[in-house]
Amino acid sequence: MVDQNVVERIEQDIKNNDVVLYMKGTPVFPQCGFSAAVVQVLSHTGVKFKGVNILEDPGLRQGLKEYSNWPTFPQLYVKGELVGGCDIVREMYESGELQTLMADKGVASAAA
Ligand SMILES: N[C@@H](CCC(=O)N[C@@H](CS)C(=O)NCC(=O)O)C(=O)O
Ligand code: FES
Repeated sequence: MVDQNVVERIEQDIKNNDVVLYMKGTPVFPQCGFSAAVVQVLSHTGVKFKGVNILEDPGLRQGLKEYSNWPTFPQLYVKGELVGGCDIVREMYESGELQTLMADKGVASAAA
């Protein structure tokens, strides 16, 4: 069973922020290479994003896996929807799909 308080917290976060990255560590100090890679991709796209450090909250770490049905971190959410983890985000950036997705969803980006 997913903890309802955790679900509420996730839904608030992904509703109030266009781009949310659930990650290990912070955007300034990532604590895993997979999370660092997605931070880097996002900074290349120029979109503003909220980083949430799941290492600080074991309940959130577990709850997110159940909520998203995705077993690992990082997890990137855009406009309330899970896009994927490191592999997917990197591939989508390289093919240009990530930039298209952000543009289609109306997420402002400084760099094209
Ligand atoms: N292939 C994955 C790599 C991410 C990954 O394997 N993450 C692991 C190690 S950081 C993880 O989150 N394990 C579950 C956990 O630590 O709770 C991706 O594309 O995102
Ligand atoms: S923390 Fe070890 S691979 Fe991410």
